[in-house]
Amino acid sequence: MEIREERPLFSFGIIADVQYGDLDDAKNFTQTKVRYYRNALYLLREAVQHWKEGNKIQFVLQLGDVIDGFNTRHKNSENALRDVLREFEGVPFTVHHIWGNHEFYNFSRSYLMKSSLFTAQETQETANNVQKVVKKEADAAYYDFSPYEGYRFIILDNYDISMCGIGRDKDSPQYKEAEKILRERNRNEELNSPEGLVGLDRRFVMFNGGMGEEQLQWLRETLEVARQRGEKVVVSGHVPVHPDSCYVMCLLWNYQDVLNILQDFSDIVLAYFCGHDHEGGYHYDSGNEIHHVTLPGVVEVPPGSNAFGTVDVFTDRLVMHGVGQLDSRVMK
Ligand SMILES: Nc1ncnc2c1ncn2[C@@H]1O[C@H](COP(=O)(O)OP(=O)(O)O)[C@@H](O)[C@H]1O
Repeated sequence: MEIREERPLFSFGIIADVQYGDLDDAKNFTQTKVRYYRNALYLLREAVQHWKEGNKIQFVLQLGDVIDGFNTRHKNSENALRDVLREFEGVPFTVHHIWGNHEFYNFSRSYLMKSSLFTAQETQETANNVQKVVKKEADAAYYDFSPYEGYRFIILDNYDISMCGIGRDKDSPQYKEAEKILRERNRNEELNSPEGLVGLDRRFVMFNGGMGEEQLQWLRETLEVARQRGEKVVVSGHVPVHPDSCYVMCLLWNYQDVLNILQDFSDIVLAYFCGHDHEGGYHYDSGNEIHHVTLPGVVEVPPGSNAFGTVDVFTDRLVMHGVGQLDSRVMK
């Protein structure tokens, strides 16, 4: 009997919270972990090298916070961004950049829209078809693409409603809405502090964000179309949307809205990939058969290890090959 090794339909890379900066190592806010800002660039380089040399991947999901907010202290944001983007120059795969809170500490939305971190309008070429990625809203970065017939990837803009850094203009309706949500829930002068907040309400801090009505509606419509086409769907964003896949302080403000939508489409949604919580996490929503994967943050990985992965897509499962602190996993 001939034994044939089954090959994946296609593969993609995943990495989160590189948070590079030409900065000395320092502890996080709670003084519990060291952040290796410079080493993060070498870990990104190692990941890119791995993807270049390994089994062919079609694209990478860079899950956000690619440079650290502290770059602004030295007016070094543009240099730091140039350094990380250089690592991706000439790679034989597409890179999808997702925006996290640290993007907005460094840059305004209008800056990001014109930068190479805005990947919402690129054309994806596959062996079978060419699919144009279409941006949906003038100043938002959510979009979808199909890298392989029968599969759709949805990229969310988790800081659509946000007070983070200089992302949104203070006069914008989204900033005002974010301020209203936060001030109603969080009575602290310092809106990044969860003091006095209990349980799931600890997510109402400024370094998280929310998704507006328009984006939620778009998500529903995109999933509806995918269902009609008989596609399977993988969703990604910077911020976790399931309370059991992360530390509650890292949850999307309106995570329940997003979860409800994903669960309404549990017949086609396979998984949600994100970063933001540097500890990483995983939860299998068994009732809905949706895998929630939170990647560990590269910036907190000590030299000698790493935290990235490659996901092989088979017709009946996703096989995640983790490197370093990212666990490997077969997700049916
Ligand atoms: N418990 C807290 N109280 C007050 N500010 C906090 C607290 N935790 C984090 N912050 C602030 O929130 C911002 C984001 O926190 P940080 O841990 O750096 O986020 P990230 O994990 O995305 O890098 C920082 O400015 C940090 O100083």
